[in-house]
Amino acid sequence: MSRIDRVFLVGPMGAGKSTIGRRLAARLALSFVDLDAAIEARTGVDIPRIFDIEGEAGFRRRESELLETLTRQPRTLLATGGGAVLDPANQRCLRERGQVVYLRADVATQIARTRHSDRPLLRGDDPAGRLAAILEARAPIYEAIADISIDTRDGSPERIAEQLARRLQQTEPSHDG
Ligand SMILES: Nc1ncnc2c1ncn2[C@@H]1O[C@H](COP(=O)(O)OP(=O)(O)O)[C@@H](O)[C@H]1O
Ligand SMILES: O=C(O)C1=C[C@@H](OP(=O)(O)O)[C@@H](O)[C@H](O)C1
Ligand SMILES: [Mg+2]
Repeated sequence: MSRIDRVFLVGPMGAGKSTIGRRLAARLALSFVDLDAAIEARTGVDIPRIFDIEGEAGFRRRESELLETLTRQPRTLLATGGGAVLDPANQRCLRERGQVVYLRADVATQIARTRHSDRPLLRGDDPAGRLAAILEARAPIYEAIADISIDTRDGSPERIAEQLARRLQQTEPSHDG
């Protein structure tokens, strides 16, 4: 069985990166880190507040700074935020340092799973339209950097984590790790 050292979850808001990530990390005996939670722990405020105070640009700077560090941690599964792949430097860190898993979700699924939360980019009217535009822009990036991808529409977080653990343990890491 291959020794999996680092796994990075990418995908749109509501795909289940934070939820499935925790379960998948446990199955792979990896430490689990959620990038958003790490940003909040470092700043002492939640993501919406960071957007309010520093704007998206300030959030992206913090996100890239922590991603650069956390993608070096051994024996770790890192659940990224949906926009972490926008920065080309982040794309390189993810692609070169571990196994990238793309959790796919269509807009209807995203809406259903994010409607009770405050994601700054979905504030205001027409969240579905915003999600559709965001997904159209980012899907090519997710596809380009992913080693594995999975549709998260059908199945519980546990079931998807089980399927991913099996697939990851069957594939040899394509990185030095
Ligand atoms: N496969 C799934 N089936 C049903 N609900 C899910 C699934 N994956 C995640 N969820 C729920 O959707 C919401 C968003 O999940 P989350 O892990 O925060 O997504 P992300 O980190 O990708 O934005 C949470 O309430 C979570 O419990
Ligand atoms: O898609 C995005 O740009 C964002 C996704 C969020 O993380 P999740 O994908 O875990 O919701 C969080 O990083 C922030 O609200 C920005
Ligand atoms: Mg998340």
